[in-house]
Amino acid sequence: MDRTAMGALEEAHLTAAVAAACACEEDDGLELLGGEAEAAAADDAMEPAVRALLLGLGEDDRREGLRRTPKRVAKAFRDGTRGYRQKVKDIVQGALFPEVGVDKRTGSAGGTGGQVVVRDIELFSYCESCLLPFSTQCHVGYVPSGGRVVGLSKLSRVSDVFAKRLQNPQRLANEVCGALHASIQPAGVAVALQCWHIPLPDNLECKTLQGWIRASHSSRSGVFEGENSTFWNDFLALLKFRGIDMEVDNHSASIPWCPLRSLEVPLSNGHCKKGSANSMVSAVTSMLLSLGEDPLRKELLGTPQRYVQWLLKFKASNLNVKLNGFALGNVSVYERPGGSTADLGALRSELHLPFCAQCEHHLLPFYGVVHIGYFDNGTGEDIDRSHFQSLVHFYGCKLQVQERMTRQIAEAVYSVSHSGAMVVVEANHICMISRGVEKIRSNTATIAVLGQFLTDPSAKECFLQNVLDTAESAV
Ligand SMILES: Nc1nc2c(ncn2[C@@H]2O[C@H](COP(=O)(O)OP(=O)(O)OP(=O)(O)O)[C@@H](O)[C@H]2O)c(=O)[nH]1
Ligand SMILES: [Zn+2]
Repeated sequence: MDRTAMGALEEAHLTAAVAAACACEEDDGLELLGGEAEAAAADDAMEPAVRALLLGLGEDDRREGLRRTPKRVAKAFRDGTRGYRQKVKDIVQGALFPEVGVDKRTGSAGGTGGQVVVRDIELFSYCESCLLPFSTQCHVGYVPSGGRVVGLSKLSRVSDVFAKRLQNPQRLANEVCGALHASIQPAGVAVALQCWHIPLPDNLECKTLQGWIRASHSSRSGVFEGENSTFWNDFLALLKFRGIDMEVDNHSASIPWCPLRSLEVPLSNGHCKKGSANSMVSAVTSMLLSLGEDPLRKELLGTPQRYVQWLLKFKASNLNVKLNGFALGNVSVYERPGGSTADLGALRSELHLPFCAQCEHHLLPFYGVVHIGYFDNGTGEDIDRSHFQSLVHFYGCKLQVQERMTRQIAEAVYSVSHSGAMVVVEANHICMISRGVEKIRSNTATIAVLGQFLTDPSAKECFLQNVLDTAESAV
């Protein structure tokens, strides 16, 4: 294994992880959980901990959207760490096929210079520093030897065994490389990863994966090692055919990969209801134990605090009631104030307002942009963008569902505009991208239309065209 690529990882940890996953005889101290039965039992143990997190956020865990959240979150973490329960040996054995190399003497399938590279394997892992998902484009190369090639899909399946754990990019690269070398026994293995960590809510100007915090990491063994390995140069060249340049964003091990590590602030109970910050941290520690992880493992020190710090960005606030003037004054948002006949005024738009909310079903972020259309009631008054951004932040930055958030923003705007309000929200749901259906390119749009936008199709058309006209420049 190319030691330069080892990063901060302790070799012992790597050897044990690879040995355990390759079912080698050595101590499988990292054999974290048995089969699915044990994992389901771990779910049950995890649910009270998730409930404690909801209470710490000032939420009512019995309300409709949250009743089954503890079960869903436990299941999401279990699925996201299923790699602890998988064995590389089960995947690879039976998938090694005899194939003579072009050069019969060496017996390696590709002969001298022959290598096999599977590029653009999409993986998702939980960041071990903050328990948020990160996305990886994984590229695996190997030089067959002993007259055998492995089934191509197994390179992806073995990569997933190590991706579906609490991970960091460098260790993921090392463990995939080590396990493939141990299980296929090729002339050498090369693993290149491009990883994207979700950005923090306050810098969510990005709407695409590319806007996330990005890092490239690699690991290599056998004929790929060494400064002048022609196999490594060929590997990089084959990646370039797909526009993959491993020189970009080469992440130095000295900078913490996880953005939450660099923004750590001591948790005070003042952040939320008395004393619950500490109980939330204990709850996350118990979740790590339920997953069979060791909270005292050096890479996990501080992880519960960072995850709670992230969750507290989305805590409930009873400002809801206070700020919803129309709710307090019993003036329905849908009625114009006492017979006012103010004319419609000009149609105005405030577009591409970034937001990051937290899906109340999975405690996973959904983030994107909000587009707001309204009429200025003839006042000619231009409401400052920052007010709309605050409105979006107020309704976005909590446990939400996208439809509710869209409606709440539209009603809040309509309670000011009275003539008409229209809101479109476009969002990436991490719960659909990194788990469950795992549809990395999916994006959800929701729309709420009130007043004049309902009755006057041209008003709606004009607003939607404004969004379209500005989409390019907003990326
Ligand atoms: N309508 C709506 N659904 C959401 C939102 N965020 C998450 N969801 C969905 O909430 C649903 C929860 O479904 P469940 O079957 O209870 O949970 P699950 O088994 O984790 O669902 P999968 O994601 O399909 O695996 C999923 O279909 C999610 O896609 C949202 O903002 N709006
Ligand atoms: Zn992280």
